[in-house]
Amino acid sequence: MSPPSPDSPDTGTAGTGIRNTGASLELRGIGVNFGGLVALEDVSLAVPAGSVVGVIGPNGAGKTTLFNVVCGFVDPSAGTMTFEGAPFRPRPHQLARRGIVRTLQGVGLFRGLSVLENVMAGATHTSKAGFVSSLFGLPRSDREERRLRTEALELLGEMGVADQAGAYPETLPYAVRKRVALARALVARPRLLLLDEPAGGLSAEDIDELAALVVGLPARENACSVMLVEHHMDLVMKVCTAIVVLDFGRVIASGTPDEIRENPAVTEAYLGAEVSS
Ligand SMILES: Nc1ncnc2c1ncn2[C@@H]1O[C@H](COP(=O)(O)OP(=O)(O)OP(=O)(O)O)[C@@H](O)[C@H]1O
Repeated sequence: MSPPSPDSPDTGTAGTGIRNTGASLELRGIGVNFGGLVALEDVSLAVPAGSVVGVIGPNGAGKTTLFNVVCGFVDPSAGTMTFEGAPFRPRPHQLARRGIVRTLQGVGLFRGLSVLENVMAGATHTSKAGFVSSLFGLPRSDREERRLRTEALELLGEMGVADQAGAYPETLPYAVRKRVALARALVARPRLLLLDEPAGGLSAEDIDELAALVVGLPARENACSVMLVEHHMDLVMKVCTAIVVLDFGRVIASGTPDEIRENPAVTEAYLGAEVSS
């Protein structure tokens, strides 16, 4: 399979059973400087429709900075981005409306709202009346709220945590809260989902279960492509159709999980990081 550069946007989904739906994101020549520090330099990558693309690299490689560029938290000093073929200048508060949703490191659920209410709160831009309106007692359509409630419950079922709908997040194990956070992201029906270290704090068994959920995302009825920034190689190797490796802010390798596993430059980057840490 071709590496996920913008010049080779086909992830080879033919014959894999993965729908070629969801959205495509392309980054070309992205650069970010923090004062004199070059955090990203000439980074190009693509997240083709129907793919799960992992961004990995040793500590300080630039993964979070890249994630923040795509979310609009960091303005690049160089380069261009397109989303679904059109120029893309991300603004954090407009991402969901554009069809992009991100999850946070940790879980970021609202205390004091039930699991179901937390998931419903993720759908403000798809809900005509707005769940937020209802929280503040503003007029809303009962039908709209019923639709949203049904959809949120279905998603909690898909994530295997529907039995916790009435519980409060702070009373639940971390792994369950992570699944609720994923349901909340999906209720917004993203076409591109940005996952920021979703495996952080999970056990090996939890990571296996998370992998099964992530791998299925491009094949759902509301399919989405996924860009995944992650340290846990287990998860990355299991779920990604393509992987991009950063080191010192540059792309040092890209390809399939097998190609990345066997790439000496990648091993060297990680070994170097271990030796120097
Ligand atoms: N706001 C900032 N101001 C100054 N330097 C920054 C800022 N954010 C990141 N950096 C620097 O940019 C480089 C890339 O950092 P980044 O957090 O993107 O790496 P990372 O790959 O996500 O690392 P980790 O795996 O440790 O989270 C590092 O040298 C970091 O110290």
